[in-house]
Amino acid sequence: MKSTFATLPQVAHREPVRIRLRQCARTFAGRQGQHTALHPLDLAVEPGETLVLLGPSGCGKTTTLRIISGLEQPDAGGEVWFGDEQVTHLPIEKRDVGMVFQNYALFPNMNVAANIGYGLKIRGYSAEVIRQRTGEMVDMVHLQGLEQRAIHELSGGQKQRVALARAMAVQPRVLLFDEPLAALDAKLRDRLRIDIGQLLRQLGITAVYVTHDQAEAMALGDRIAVMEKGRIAQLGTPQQIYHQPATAFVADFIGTVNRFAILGRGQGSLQVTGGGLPSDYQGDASLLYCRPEDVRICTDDEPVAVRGRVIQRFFLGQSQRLLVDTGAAEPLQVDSSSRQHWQVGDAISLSVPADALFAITGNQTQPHAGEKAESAAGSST
Ligand SMILES: Nc1ncnc2c1ncn2[C@@H]1O[C@H](COP(=O)(O)OP(=O)(O)OP(=O)(O)O)[C@@H](O)[C@H]1O
Repeated sequence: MKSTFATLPQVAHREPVRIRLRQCARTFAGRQGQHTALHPLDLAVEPGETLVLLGPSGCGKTTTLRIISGLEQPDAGGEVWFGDEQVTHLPIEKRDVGMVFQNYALFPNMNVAANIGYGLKIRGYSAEVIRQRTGEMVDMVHLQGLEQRAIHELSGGQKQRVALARAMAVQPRVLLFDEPLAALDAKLRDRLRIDIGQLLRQLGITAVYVTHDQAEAMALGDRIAVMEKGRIAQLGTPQQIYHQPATAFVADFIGTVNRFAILGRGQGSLQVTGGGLPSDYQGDASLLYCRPEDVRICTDDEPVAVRGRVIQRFFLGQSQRLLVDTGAAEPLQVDSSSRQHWQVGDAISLSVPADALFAITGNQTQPHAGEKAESAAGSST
């Protein structure tokens, strides 16, 4: 992969490294006894890959990241490898990692340029290399003209750009991000998310990115590890995680799902709670799921239409989410174009294409009709 740093041979270009965790667990002693933050975890991040750790608060994302960085040690027996070097007992300053945190962690007494050049300075690079490299990083994160500003004179988004530039300036072996956008408002978060995505692709550095924001995870991750209670519930590409969730937890955490209980098959359709579905679904699970955007609003005379009534409507800008009472225990969630006029109380007919249905059986997703089993959810290795 092309490195943007090729113009500065003085700062060594590195081949991206593979990160590997072997049986990394972390137990904390608390007032109520031992608390397992992380169950023994095996995980590989491929060279140049961005792996996102995604999950709710307390699921062990930050602990995993801190074990990779050296800020935290795994329990005895756990190993951390960067390429073929075991780094388990190396302190953070010897691991050659760049970190970007939610709270920026910038040096308040130094200006923008000095913050960005700090890592190069303590590594003994010449003033000329530092000046050139800092300029390159300033361009990269779009901070031109702000080089001499004090940190307290910057906005949150600008501070995070400085933190990014500082982390990348020394071209570390590994880049680690801990909720870097969590403190920013929605618009800035979107903008920086795009910029970080472009930078990561451009640099080709192996990166691990912690977030609880699924949109961020989908946009940035080559793969996503969804974590639940100190374990990886599923590891896969954003597409696999979204379309073939391995567990009900993953399906619920990543977006919204509709659930259908299967009552039986008959008369060309699958009888489910709240209506019928096409009978060409091949699986034999007792629960089926589909995403709101896959439910089709149709005409009354279509044979497998599920009929219902709109009970709530949320306008979302680019689309609208309708909650439809079909007589089942839970309303069906349906996405519709935001230009369609729906009112609470309107009658509506819906259908779900067979290939939009998926089943979840235990820890393994059954691929929906027509899909190959091998494309189903992966597990951590
Ligand atoms: N130093 C510590 N001492 C005791 N318990 C800890 C410590 N650090 C983390 N924990 C506990 O370990 C569990 C996992 O914490 P961790 O910070 O990894 O979660 P997280 O997924 O990053 O959550 P969040 O999104 O809230 O940061 C939590 O229950 C947390 O309370």
